[in-house]
Amino acid sequence: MPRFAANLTMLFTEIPILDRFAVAAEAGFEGVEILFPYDVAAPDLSRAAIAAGLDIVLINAPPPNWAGGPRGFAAVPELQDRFRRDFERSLRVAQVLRTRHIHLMAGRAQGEAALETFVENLSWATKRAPHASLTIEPLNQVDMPGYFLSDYGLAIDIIDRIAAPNLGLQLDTYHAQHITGDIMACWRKVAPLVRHIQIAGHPGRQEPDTGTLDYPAFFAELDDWGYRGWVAGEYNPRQTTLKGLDWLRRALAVRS
Ligand SMILES: O=C(O)C(O)C(=O)CO
Ligand SMILES: [Mg+2]
Repeated sequence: MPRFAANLTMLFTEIPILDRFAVAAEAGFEGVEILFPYDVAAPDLSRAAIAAGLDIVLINAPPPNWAGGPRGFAAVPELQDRFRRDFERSLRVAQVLRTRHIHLMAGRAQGEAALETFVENLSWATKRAPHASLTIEPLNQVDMPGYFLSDYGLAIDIIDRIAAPNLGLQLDTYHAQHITGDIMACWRKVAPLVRHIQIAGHPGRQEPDTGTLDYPAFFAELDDWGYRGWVAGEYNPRQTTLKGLDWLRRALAVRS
């Protein structure tokens, strides 16, 4: 059974960010991810994580705007400087938080120039931070219209083309089901490239045990493949986060 992390940008939002760590640990999570940890002082986040005994396993590179702002710039030709500046900032924050994975968001863009910019920026980043694990994540076009990366074949081609050991795939089962219609087949196609997994119910993006996806079977499949990475709950809780954690309790019971 994989190790589970809570996405503190979407879970436990009933309470202040620095209080979410202890509650997540108490609920059974062993790690957390924070999409845009740029509004709170990094040392405060780090202290809260250490006090709760949790790893901060993933952050996104800026922009620090979850509420409808741009979703990254890595594939936006005219914003190459901005991407690189923001990446430097994420490295500084990741160092304080001791975070292993940094998700580099492509942003809204299209066409050949966007592809070449994405490849150039990602190659640059892999060399700039050989110690970091960098990820790219296909997002579906309904939730993220105009986002450059919403195709798994393209993600595989880009990762193969750059061929850097520190660049891999972030598999979000909600987006993957939306994009491919078959999460299990998608996982089998991309498994060797996956560095980090995020889960939610589909459709609806609520608790993993809502919707149509069979998570006990998916977790068993991860075990069969020897997946050793994290699985993060990244969803919108229906009520309070704690009331919707049966999926985690069941998974942890199978593990023990
Ligand atoms: O939306 C998602 O699934 C993400 O994981 C993200 O990084 C921000 O959009
Ligand atoms: Mg995701």
